[in-house]
Amino acid sequence: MHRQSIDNIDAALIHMLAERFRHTQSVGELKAKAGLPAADPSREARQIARLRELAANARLDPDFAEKFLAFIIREVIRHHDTIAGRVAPDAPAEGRS
Ligand SMILES: C=C(O[C@@H]1C=C(C(=O)O)C=C[C@H]1O)C(=O)O
Repeated sequence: MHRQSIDNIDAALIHMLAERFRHTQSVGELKAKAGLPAADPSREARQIARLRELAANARLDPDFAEKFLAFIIREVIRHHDTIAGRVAPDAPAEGRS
């Protein structure tokens, strides 16, 4: 019973992430065309503050919520750099082992 729900939730997470990445890809294309940088630190700061508060209200560890968002955003920025031709597709990021 619990495992069925966990599997359903995991599937929902995958679909939500896929949808999120579809939108961030579009943002990446707009940024590349406009010559804007991949990262937007002020937007990220607002997102972190918002998600930390949502997490606290939902009784989820806000530090975990922040780390989870940072993990996703790091991947989005890698995609944006790829779209802008700043890094080769699938090139290992510098400093990563
Ligand atoms: C998607 C964007 O680009 C980057 C990725 C973000 C994200 O994944 O939410 C947020 C800010 C940016 O650093 C954006 O600027 O909206």
